Amino acid sequence: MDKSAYPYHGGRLRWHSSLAKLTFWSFVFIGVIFIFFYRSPSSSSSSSAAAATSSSSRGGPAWEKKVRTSARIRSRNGFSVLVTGAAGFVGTHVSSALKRRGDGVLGLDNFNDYYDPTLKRARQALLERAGVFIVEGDINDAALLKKLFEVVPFTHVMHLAAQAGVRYAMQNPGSYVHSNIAGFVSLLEVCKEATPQPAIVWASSSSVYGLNTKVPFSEKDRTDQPASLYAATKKAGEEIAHTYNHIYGLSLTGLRFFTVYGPWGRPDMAYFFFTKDILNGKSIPIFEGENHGTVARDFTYIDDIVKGCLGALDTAQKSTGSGGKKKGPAQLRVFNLGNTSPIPVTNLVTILERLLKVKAKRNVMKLPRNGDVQFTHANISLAHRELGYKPTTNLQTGLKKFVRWYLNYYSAAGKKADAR
Ligand SMILES: O=C(O)[C@H]1O[C@H](OP(=O)(O)OP(=O)(O)OC[C@H]2O[C@@H](n3ccc(=O)[nH]c3=O)[C@H](O)[C@@H]2O)[C@H](O)[C@@H](O)[C@H]1O
Repeated sequence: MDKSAYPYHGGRLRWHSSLAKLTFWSFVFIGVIFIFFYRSPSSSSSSSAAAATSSSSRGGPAWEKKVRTSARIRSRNGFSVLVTGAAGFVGTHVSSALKRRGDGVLGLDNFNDYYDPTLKRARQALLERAGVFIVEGDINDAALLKKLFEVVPFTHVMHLAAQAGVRYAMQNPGSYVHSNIAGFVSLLEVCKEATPQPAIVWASSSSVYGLNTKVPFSEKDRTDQPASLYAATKKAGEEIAHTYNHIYGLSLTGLRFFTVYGPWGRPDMAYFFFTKDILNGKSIPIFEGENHGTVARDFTYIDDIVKGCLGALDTAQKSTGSGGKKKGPAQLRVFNLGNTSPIPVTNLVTILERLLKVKAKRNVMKLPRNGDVQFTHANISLAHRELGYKPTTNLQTGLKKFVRWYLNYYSAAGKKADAR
């Protein structure tokens, strides 16, 4: 091949190629520095740098228009709701239910990789089609939260962003403190300053009952014996809620969810990865208590939980403060949202076997001492009285809907279930 046919060769080529190399390596260097600062969560200077970078890239008239449009109320007496954790399991269902009835909804989610983020992206796509925009960001990013409240005077916040999972708390304790404590405080700080202050409904957990043995669990029972760090951070959330209610007049409602399951669920939860493993012929670890004691959960179907969340939003009174000042006492509530019908985990497996038409390889083992409790059972009379909460889906029916979704979702696009 005749090299002279190429316009750049000889001395010019060498000069150009060194300049190109220099430019290339400069970009690589800047890129590495950027990634280092952007990814590092531990240094406060780097996180504020990241916050500044991420917030500024989220500004601008087009972005603000998307935020406003998504949060626009389309029904009489509707709400404008900021839903944190909107790409999560409960967040997706609550967001679409609110949107369907004409409330304005803006989502916020950090799309972390605790479990397969492609599932979160699929939920995001679902919400986008319904007209819900999800801002990608962390609840610890105060600058971003402030910006959102500047653009939209939210009437309500549905706070569902959290580090979930009972057992994972032993592997990554910091992530629970970061999301469930620091993140919650960061959100409340911004809410308390907002004018008007929004009413806040947020996800607590059945796990706060911890080692409580009095059943069914009532909101009046003791919750000072958490069995996992996850439970301890949710319990801390309830105390933090009390403080912000007391000092700043924020209206706060905590919902103690009992093992929520259903379509678009969380792959780290037992019913979800049992399904995957049964289909793959893998053995599943089934926990049992001392002396072959039954391990059971008050499994609660997602549609029932959504109704409870909407009931909590609808009955939430206004916060009484504004601009960081309390003007009078405000509402402070906690409710159990369960099914009030505990089912042994072995029965859950039997139902799955029937629905999947595959026999599970059961590996029965002792309940590990890593945060699990043996039994949960919700007393829901308070939620029934105050929120009109009345669960209607039993485990058999709910799992049928889940399995239908699961088979459809993972076979449709040839997706692989990345369960944990
Ligand atoms: O109500 C809550 O507040 C929590 O509910 C959920 O926790 P759990 O009730 O523990 O659900 P999940 O892990 O699905 O285990 C279900 C059952 O299977 C048993 N289990 C579990 C794993 C296993 O390998 N084997 C097994 O038998 C296990 O012993 C248990 O009996 C949420 O994850 C949590 O984020 C929080 O929201």
